[in-house]
Amino acid sequence: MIEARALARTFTGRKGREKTEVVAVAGVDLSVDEGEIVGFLGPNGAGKTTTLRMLTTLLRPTSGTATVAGFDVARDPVEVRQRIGYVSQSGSTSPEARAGEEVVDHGLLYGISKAQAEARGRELFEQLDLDGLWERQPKAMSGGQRRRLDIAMGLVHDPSLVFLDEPTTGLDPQARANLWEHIADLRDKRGRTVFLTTHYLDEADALCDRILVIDQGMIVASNTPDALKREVSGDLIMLELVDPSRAGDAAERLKAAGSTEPEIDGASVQARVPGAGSVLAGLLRSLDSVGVELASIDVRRPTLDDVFLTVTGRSLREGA
Ligand SMILES: Nc1ncnc2c1ncn2[C@@H]1O[C@H](COP(=O)(O)OP(=O)(O)OP(=O)(O)O)[C@@H](O)[C@H]1O
Repeated sequence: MIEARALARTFTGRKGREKTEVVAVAGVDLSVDEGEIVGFLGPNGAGKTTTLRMLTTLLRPTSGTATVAGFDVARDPVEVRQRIGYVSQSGSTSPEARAGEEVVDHGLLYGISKAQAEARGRELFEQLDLDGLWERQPKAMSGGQRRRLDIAMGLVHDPSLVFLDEPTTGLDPQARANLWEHIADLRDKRGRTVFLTTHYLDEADALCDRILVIDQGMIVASNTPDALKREVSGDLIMLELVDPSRAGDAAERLKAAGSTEPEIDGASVQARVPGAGSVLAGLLRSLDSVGVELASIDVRRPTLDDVFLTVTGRSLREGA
């Protein structure tokens, strides 16, 4: 559904007399299959929006190619636009217009008839829990309702692929979870493909079939959330010792069990192992055999934030 090869964009500006160049996207390769929900993650300024704007034909690539819904973004932008929906970060509703009117107007913009737009719009209102809000002004809607209205506008011409730029930013947890269900329905009930950017790791984890991580304009990781967590980080084993002077011995035992270099902080010793399940019993026996007593042991499965930290060197939360 999406194929990008070495897609790049440089912005040229001026600083006084000097010409400056910002490489926003340095060369992105990505592919998205039909019926997938793919999450596009990255720290601030990593190049997410610029990539999205190139894929939706709003911005011309400096170099590289991208095919979206079967058409080249640079050669056939009109064909691409007919087949995609784009829901931007800021939303596109005007606060004064009536919600239904907005959706119909949007359909007209895409060249479908008024009758078609109205029929599709009413169907989408029902599917997106916007029943009874056709005549309502967006300014009198809740944040979650407004985001769902934005999505209705992005879907009115029945695109097979939808781009959502940070769809749940600013919503409360309940409205976010509700929107996740609607986004999952696009795939499950309608077979649509969804490409979304997000700053929320829990969102990517809960919703996405696959995650792409972009950093400094390059894709640095791409896989299912579970595989990323397995591949990149490993499980964290946290030992709390009764006697802090035995921390060195505990670290040795951890390393012998195949861990990364252990971190020692007083009586706490922690390190990562590829799969805690298969080493834990042996580790406990080996600690016991050298007389290292434990006050507690804790094992934490890797989170997407650990993945992010490993591949970008930063926590996504720091930048969000
Ligand atoms: N029109 C422009 N002119 C000059 N530089 C730009 C322009 N648009 C983006 N950039 C720069 O390109 C880089 C990538 O920006 P982009 O908006 O794609 O990042 P992002 O990953 O979407 O960030 P955020 O998470 O903050 O939205 C940044 O350094 C940004 O300052």
